Amino acid sequence: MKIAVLSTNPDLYSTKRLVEAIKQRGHQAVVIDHVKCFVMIEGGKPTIIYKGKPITGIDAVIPRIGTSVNAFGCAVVRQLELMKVFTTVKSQAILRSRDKLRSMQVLAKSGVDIPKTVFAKNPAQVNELIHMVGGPPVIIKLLEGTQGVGVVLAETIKAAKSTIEAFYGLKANFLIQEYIAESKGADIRAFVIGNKVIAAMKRQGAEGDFRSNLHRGGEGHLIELTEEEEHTAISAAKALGVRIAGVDLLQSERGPLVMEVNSSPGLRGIEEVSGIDIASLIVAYIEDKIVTDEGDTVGV
Ligand SMILES: Nc1ncnc2c1ncn2[C@@H]1O[C@H](COP(=O)(O)OP(=O)(O)OP(=O)(O)O)[C@@H](O)[C@H]1O
Ligand SMILES: [Mg+2]
Ligand SMILES: [Mg+2]
Repeated sequence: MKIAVLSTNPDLYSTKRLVEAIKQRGHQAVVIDHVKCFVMIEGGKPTIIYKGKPITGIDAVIPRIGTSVNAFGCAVVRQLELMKVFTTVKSQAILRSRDKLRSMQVLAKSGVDIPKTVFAKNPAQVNELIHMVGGPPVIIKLLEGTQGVGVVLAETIKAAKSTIEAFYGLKANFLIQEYIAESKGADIRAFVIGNKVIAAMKRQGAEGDFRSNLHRGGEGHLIELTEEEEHTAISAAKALGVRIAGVDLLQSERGPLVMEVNSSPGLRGIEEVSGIDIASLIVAYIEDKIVTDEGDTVGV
């Protein structure tokens, strides 16, 4: 097979590992920079032009789309879908999971537990919003943040109000969320492929930070999930239609709560702590699924 990794940077750890694994398993690997693609929209003949030539002969694609080029990256993935190329994640699923509001709605509808969350457009009701999620303290989150940037812990009504007003002033979309204090600055990243959790790590935030993101100085170590945590992670990935996913969970008094489902989960942290060749498992998943691709069935 010829398998493409959609990535803006061939030197990133995850991109390199995927290319290695594709070759090791006897396939041909190409890295396509989606930002440099031209999407040709023409009746009956979907085409992508890359480096001056139409892309042809690709059997499968592994999208690694950064948040900054999300809309365009997804247009490229959608075009590949129209060209009948197998993709590890559909464009719809990338968009759905990356929008924190939409994904919370879909997860809640599917019966996956999430922290209590509100979304509002009207700054007049700030007090009411804060109390609706049981705060303060409350978490205020930009809808499309990543790597922990755009997530604020407001410990008092005053802090929450001024943060909310600042975000409204910037016309940024955000949600207000119940703060799960019991998680003590830690979260769980479960790496899901298909119907299985391949590995999971607990990430503890740097001293003095409530955010556990590795990019913010957090540290990860391998853990064994409880049955309930495993079930929650798999259900969350399934609910959003993300077949290869990094599901972030908080351990709360009422059980595991899903914070988000990442459709381009990084491989470095999880491969390092687990010692598992996850890149190869992703390629093996493609080999297995390319025959029976069932499409995106989530519907919202
Ligand atoms: N409701 C919450 N209660 C307690 N801690 C939280 C809550 N929401 C987020 N956090 C902490 O903040 C971190 C960042 O939040 P979140 O994962 O939603 O943001 P992100 O910017 O999308 O990060 P990522 O890079 O994982 O996509 C979480 O990993 C967690 O440690
Ligand atoms: Mg995120
Ligand atoms: Mg996260």
